[in-house]
Amino acid sequence: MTLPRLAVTAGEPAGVGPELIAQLAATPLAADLVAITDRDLLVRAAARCDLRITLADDDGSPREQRTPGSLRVRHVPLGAEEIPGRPDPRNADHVLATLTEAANGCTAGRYAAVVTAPLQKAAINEAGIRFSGHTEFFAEHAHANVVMMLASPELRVALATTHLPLGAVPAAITRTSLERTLRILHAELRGKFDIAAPRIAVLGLNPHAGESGHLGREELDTIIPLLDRLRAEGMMLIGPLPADTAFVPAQRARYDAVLAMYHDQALPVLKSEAFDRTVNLTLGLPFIRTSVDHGTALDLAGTGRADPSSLIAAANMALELVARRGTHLSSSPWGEERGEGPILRKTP
Ligand SMILES: NC(=O)c1ccc[n+]([C@@H]2O[C@H](COP(=O)([O-])OP(=O)(O)OC[C@H]3O[C@@H](n4cnc5c(N)ncnc54)[C@H](O)[C@@H]3O)[C@@H](O)[C@H]2O)c1
Ligand SMILES: N[C@H](C(=O)O)[C@H](O)COP(=O)(O)O
Repeated sequence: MTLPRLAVTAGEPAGVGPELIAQLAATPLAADLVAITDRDLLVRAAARCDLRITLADDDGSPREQRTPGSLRVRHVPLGAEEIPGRPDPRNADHVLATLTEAANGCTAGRYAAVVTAPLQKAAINEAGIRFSGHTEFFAEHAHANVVMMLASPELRVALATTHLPLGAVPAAITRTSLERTLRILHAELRGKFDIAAPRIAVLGLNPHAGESGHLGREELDTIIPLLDRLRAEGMMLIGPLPADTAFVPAQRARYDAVLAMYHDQALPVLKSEAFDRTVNLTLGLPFIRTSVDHGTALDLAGTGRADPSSLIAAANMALELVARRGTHLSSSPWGEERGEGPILRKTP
């Protein structure tokens, strides 16, 4: 059987991404890994991790086996040689070119999915290019409405707003934007995670979910009316829940995913309990994209000490989703560990 071709972008050249890709290549992952980055950058990164990897230019030919340590490369030259820990805006175009190649390649069917290593958003902005994240970049590239979701084996969290200054969050939460987000989340929990009737907990925006309007009105004016309308359609929506207690065990048992109103309302929960096992996914794209849950870790870049677990989890999640796409009956990646679905199997 031909191995699925996973595009893996290295992200910020001065961050830990290239080293993590070398470590990913060293694992026995059953995928044809195609690193989209600068070839020499990978060689230097592997040396920093004391790893031997074998690189071959990607010719797109099908592959049935991959020896651990071997990696195909789609060469995208750096603008300037990397100095670990010191991002250089001269590499902004390089980073964006890797993302564009990945998105185009997924759309054209050259890659089954893309897995992204972390990039430094500031370095791209410092090159004069407005950029807020992979999620927004891929959404714009695909002309799609998307939802950012981070998932560990124990918890799935989606975000109503992503990379926005906190002061801009309330205005960005409208009935229209929330409805769009909830519909994408609902559809993708069914399609990608095989949860037939997803139970979604929606967090309030304000402390204590607004305390009946005494601590903010967004719940009364926006969130509650929308949830009532979607419930009338049959969606199983819980909340708005106060964010401070939404993650206690008794609440967790009630839902399959949480929709948080903003980035730092829920991601600290996931990152503090499962930093090494959480995967970032973009829901709503016409292709599969997964990613690490951490950043460029500039303090570790060049040391070979960065933990590759999240990148390995992201690659495994991408492979499960690719398998799901070609499978009629399936279970959710990680859902089965929580006893939520049938074991992944192909229909006869
Ligand atoms: N997917 C992405 O592209 C992505 C995700 C998150 C953050 N970022 C970006 O990364 C940059 C740095 O962000 P930050 O400093 O807030 O967070 P960070 O995740 O880079 O670092 C936070 C802490 O976690 C540690 N850490 C991170 N990854 C680790 C790993 N694999 N193994 C061991 N320790 C690890 C770091 O050493 C640091 O102490 C920012 O530009 C941010 O926007 C990018
Ligand atoms: N919000 C993500 C996190 O905290 O892990 C991160 O910034 C990456 O986002 P993109 O995948 O959009 O780059």
